[in-house]
Amino acid sequence: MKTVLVTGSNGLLGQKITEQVVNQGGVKLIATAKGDNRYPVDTGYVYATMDILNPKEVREVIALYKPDAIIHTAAMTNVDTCETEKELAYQLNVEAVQTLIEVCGEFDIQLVHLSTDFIFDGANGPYDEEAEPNPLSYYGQTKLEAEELLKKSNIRWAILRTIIVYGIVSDMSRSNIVLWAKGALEKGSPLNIVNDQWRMPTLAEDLAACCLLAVEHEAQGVFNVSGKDMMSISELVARVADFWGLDKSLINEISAATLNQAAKRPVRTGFILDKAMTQLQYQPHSFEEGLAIVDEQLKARGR
Ligand SMILES: NC(=O)C1=CN([C@@H]2O[C@H](COP(=O)(O)OP(=O)(O)OC[C@H]3O[C@@H](n4cnc5c(N)ncnc54)[C@H](O)[C@@H]3O)[C@@H](O)[C@H]2O)C=CC1
Repeated sequence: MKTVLVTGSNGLLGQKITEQVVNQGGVKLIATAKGDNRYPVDTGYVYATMDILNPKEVREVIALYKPDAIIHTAAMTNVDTCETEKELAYQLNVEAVQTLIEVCGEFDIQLVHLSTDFIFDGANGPYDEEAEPNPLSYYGQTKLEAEELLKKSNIRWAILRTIIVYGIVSDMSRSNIVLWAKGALEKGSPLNIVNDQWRMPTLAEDLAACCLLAVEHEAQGVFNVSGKDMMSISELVARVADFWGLDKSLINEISAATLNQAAKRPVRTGFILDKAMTQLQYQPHSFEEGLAIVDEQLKARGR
């Protein structure tokens, strides 16, 4: 059985990977995060503290467990914060990847790295894996720079690019557009939502499963791993409203140009998924199937 170490295990993707291993087994998991473990179950895997900005700690933890693969989910993921805190964004999204590359090289570990549709300018999505990147934001720039570090390294690497990830984590501490929109519409709050940006939202469970498939198949190269339905952000919120029978008249469609966001966003991203589907047996759910999975989990938590 392979040993897999996950970074950022308190995040949305990190928790979903932990959940899948706890429920289904298949690998020996070392979950790592900065500070205390926030996953509520403490059996079925090992937890270790690992701050990805501390190269000494990173090396010590990896040397102790000598995993076959590392799934690197930790990052600065808030696109606007990356724009205003560039130094920290660079340390987390670029320098920490260099540290991992060095340690993976030393112990011959496969590195599965998470990247983003924001490496593209959104002029002509959906994109395949060979499309030319042109990031509009500092977040996109840092994630692209990390991809370039992997590509020029001598280690075994896979880059999984993804788009708007949604799902629920155990302590509900991390929100996302689906939960946020559902919560606001349930309270009867009017929402201003952009209607001129298009995405393919990704169920966190699908992405977590694909990360584990990338380890199982010893994937090498770049893979697009998103949901399969393209929609505008306003359509996404309208579909959330339809699914839970909420009042769509609260949705006020606006243009992105009217928002005062620190980071510029691409207009139309989206991915062509054939490579991950054929080479990794990636099988994404439809958006409504994904919402049904979220709904089941909310009900199981009495919400
Ligand atoms: N969530 C999304 O919509 C998208 C995510 N991605 C990428 O997918 C990956 C996973 O994203 P999510 O799980 O959704 O993000 P998340 O923000 O839920 O999780 C990231 C985790 O990294 C942790 N972290 C931050 N600094 C750390 C440090 N110094 N040491 C250890 N951990 C640290 C955070 O505490 C957080 O738990 C990221 O690489 C992100 O860039 C790409 C496109 C869209």
